[in-house]
Amino acid sequence: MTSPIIGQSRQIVEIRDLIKNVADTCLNILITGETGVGKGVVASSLHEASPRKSRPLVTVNCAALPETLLESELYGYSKGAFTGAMKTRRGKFQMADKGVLFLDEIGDMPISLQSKILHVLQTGLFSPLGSDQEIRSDVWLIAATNQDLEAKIEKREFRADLFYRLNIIKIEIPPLRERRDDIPLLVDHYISQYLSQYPAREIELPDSKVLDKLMQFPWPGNIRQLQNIIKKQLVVNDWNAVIEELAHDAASHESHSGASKDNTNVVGADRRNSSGASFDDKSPSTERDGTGAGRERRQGRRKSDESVRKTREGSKRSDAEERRDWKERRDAEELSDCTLPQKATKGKVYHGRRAGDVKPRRRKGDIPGDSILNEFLVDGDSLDSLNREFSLGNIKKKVISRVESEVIQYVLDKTAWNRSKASKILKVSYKTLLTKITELNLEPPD
Ligand SMILES: Nc1ncnc2c1ncn2[C@@H]1O[C@H](COP(=O)(O)OP(=O)(O)OP(=O)(O)O)[C@@H](O)[C@H]1O
Repeated sequence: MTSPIIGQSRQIVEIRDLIKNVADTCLNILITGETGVGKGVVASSLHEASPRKSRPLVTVNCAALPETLLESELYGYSKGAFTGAMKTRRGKFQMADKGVLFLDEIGDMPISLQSKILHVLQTGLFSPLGSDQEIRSDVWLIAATNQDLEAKIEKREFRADLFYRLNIIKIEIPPLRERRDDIPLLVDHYISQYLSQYPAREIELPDSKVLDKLMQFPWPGNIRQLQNIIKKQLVVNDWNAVIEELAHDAASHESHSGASKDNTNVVGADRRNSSGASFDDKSPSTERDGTGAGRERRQGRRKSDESVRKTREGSKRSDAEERRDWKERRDAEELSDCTLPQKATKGKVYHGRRAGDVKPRRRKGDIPGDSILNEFLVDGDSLDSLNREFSLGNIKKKVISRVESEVIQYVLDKTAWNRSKASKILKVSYKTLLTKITELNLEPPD
């Protein structure tokens, strides 16, 4: 059962109308918006409102899997396609046939897979890994991202042609702080929902002062964060404690992200709302007066904070959140690999070179035209010009692919594309050769 899209703001009303209007067209749709704004909910509503609702809605989180796994997830594979492929497996394109394929976090899709998606969109055909057979797939493609794809196109991290194919209809979901009218409805909705899940619980409803504060909060985690706050309230049943923790979270978010882009509604730099009231206005229950009474109140609160913290630790984070964090950590590690020489202090030795040694700067033109580095440089040859894919691991992969591609192409051409003969010459199994041909996009001459 699809979650309803709760909200009464102008933006949500327009989105609901747009969903009704486009659901029977099955035109490709791109949903954009910050994390937690409801891109998944909009995708489900599109499916539900479409003539395809009796067919599956298949979701793939493109940020969750490494490139090769993502590829086999999307297209499937035939038995023996690679080590461990014990049986043939259908991919998501096949599972979503006549239904909807929702590609979440499309901005994280590796560029090599983007061209394959484009091919399926253009021809409606794809081949599972390790198979010669082409399969027709009729999917309604809905993609979502919280990234600026146009900026990624400029950095050559996203294919412009795929962007224009996906972006036929764009649904932009604004962050919660830009549609504050929805907050009271969402609060009511989630209180009722959680109370019906935990009927033994009691929960104090927010009075107007609390609601006011909730409406002033910037909600960087959007509706997902709001849900968590209501869950917290269900446990501690103390709005003052919950609001105090929110203010604290806002301040730390602010100090991590620098000045917020949304000056009018920021809690932190100047925690003033548009009516001039402060988010952490010192209401009697939240003041930090330093007196014994204040301390007692805080200690009492600390207990409930602890129970909130325990609940939070105990509650399982969603797989997608875990995977996103893992990916961010991985990216950060890769980035720190490539910035290591910059960080080096004088006198420290890295890989036999003194960090203080200055190598003469070169312009991009100085790098040989066929250097693998050119594939990772956006403009010029400074470290700043390296795109996000730059890492030793990715370079290695690219070099291997290049060499494999050249050698296999050579042997195939020499054997007039007799794959069986070529596999013997290359001393790989027939199936491995077929997989390589697909992976490397090798094609026989016309
Ligand atoms: N308008 C809405 N009404 C009710 N619930 C909503 C609404 N928007 C989002 N939610 C709820 O908020 C949570 C987050 O929504 P969703 O996963 O769709 O966000 P998202 O934008 O896809 O997030 P991410 O980019 O992190 O994947 C879900 O539990 C969803 O049910």
